Amino acid sequence: MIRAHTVAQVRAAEAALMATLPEGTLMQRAAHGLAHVVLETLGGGYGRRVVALVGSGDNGGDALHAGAVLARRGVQVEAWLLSTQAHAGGVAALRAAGGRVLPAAEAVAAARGRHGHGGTGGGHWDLVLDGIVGIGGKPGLRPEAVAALEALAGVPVVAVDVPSGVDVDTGEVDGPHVRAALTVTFGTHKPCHLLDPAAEACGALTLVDIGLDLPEPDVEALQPEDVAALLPRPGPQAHKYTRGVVGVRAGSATYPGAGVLSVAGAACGLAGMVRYDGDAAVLELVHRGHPEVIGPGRVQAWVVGSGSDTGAEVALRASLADDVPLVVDADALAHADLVRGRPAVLTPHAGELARMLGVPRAEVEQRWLHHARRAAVEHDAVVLLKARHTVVAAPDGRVRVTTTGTPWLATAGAGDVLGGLIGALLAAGLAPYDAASVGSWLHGAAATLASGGGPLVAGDVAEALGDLVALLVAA
Ligand SMILES: NC(=O)C1=CN([C@@H]2O[C@H](COP(=O)(O)OP(=O)(O)OC[C@H]3O[C@@H](n4cnc5c(N)ncnc54)[C@H](OP(=O)(O)O)[C@@H]3O)[C@@H](O)[C@H]2O)[C@@H](O)CC1
Ligand SMILES: [K+]
Repeated sequence: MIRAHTVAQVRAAEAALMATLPEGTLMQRAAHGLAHVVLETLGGGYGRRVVALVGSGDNGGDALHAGAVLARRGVQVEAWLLSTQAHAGGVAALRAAGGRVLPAAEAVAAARGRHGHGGTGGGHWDLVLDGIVGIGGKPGLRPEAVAALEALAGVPVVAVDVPSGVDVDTGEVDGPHVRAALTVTFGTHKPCHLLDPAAEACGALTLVDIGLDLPEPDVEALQPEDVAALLPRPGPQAHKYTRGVVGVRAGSATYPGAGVLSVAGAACGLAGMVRYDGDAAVLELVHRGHPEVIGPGRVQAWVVGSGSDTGAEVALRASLADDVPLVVDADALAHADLVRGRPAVLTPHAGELARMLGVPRAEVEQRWLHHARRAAVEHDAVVLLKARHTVVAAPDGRVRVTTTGTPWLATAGAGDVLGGLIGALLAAGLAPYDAASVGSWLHGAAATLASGGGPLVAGDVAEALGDLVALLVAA
């Protein structure tokens, strides 16, 4: 599991640990971890050139101390101080190790696009260390940081702890911020490493352990081993009914494909049987790909709403009458009020969630975490907000972010497959929060498997699920 903690949680854990250690120990741990990741990234020390952008706090101190380690390994390190208050111990350590503080005139010249000391501006350096601000920073960047980053455009950036300028606790971005190729974080992940748009600015992620003792995380992201542990597996005595029956009320004469694709997701094999209750012509289409699907009857979970057109409310009310967990998707989301307090997973995209909450879509896309949590509380149900990094929020405040997937997954019908898949997991006995987050993880990973780096259609995702589950079970 990737666990992400808020700034307040990190501060508390840091204070407790620092009280037991000599001063500066944690910064030394962070700086050494950072320096080793940078050396790996550079493929060595001698002959490499690194510039550290250094702000006024300990984040700059980390960058300076890491710079000192790098300088001792033969890297030519220069520090570009963005504040007169730069970490004094870090500056002294860098100088003592043979690193150099860029004179103000050179920094200004570089920022103006003229080239300092025979170099070629940004081209002079192999890598930028972003030590502008860390978890103590306010969102956005000051003009001198913006100018420095512009001068260094094109040089890959390694963010120290977080990409400077993002909101650490929410992943929101308001104003200029660093876009890193790699982020090296300390002690634990922070929500901004998982939540877009900040997560996109992090690049690859590496965690350096500094020994913090941490509470329950604020946000988490399932990893393959977590998904494998949560996967429903048939016991030796299993039969189709004990494995769970999932019912699908999706698709209509107007949108038959939604029914076919919802069934394709439900028929992933993780539940024992799939029932279809809907348009006869859609069932005929379903049977072409899934002859094992049968008609209505007792189920352990319903999937409702995708392509249901005007029949969504009737389908939802009929499903609620059975008193089993539900997946509420697409057209049925307009009637999500009916579901309040029932075991359910609501699966809106940003536009649908915006309508549910009565806010503009752009606001949802700026504040994914806030709106997913708010919807989960207001509807007293698990909300799965579909996005590049899907957010699954439970009414009690728990949040999981999905980091699997590929941009090729942005394709028609992919959401129908996801709804069916989550329905199968509910029918197999997973709680709504687990069913939603495991389903979303599998959906993204199956898409990556099916894509092989190229385009795909929704049916490919459903087809890849079997191979993916086999890989997870075997691992
Ligand atoms: N916690 C841990 O376990 C460990 C933490 N460690 C490290 O410490 C980091 C946190 O350090 P920190 O607390 O000194 O805060 P940090 O983010 O460097 O600077 C904040 C200062 O910057 C300023 N400022 C604010 N906003 C700004 C902006 N937008 N743009 C520009 N400047 C801005 C403002 O000061 P001002 O200039 O206004 O006086 C503010 O006081 C953490 O991320 C990690 O790297 C590790 O060493 C070891 C273990
Ligand atoms: K930073």
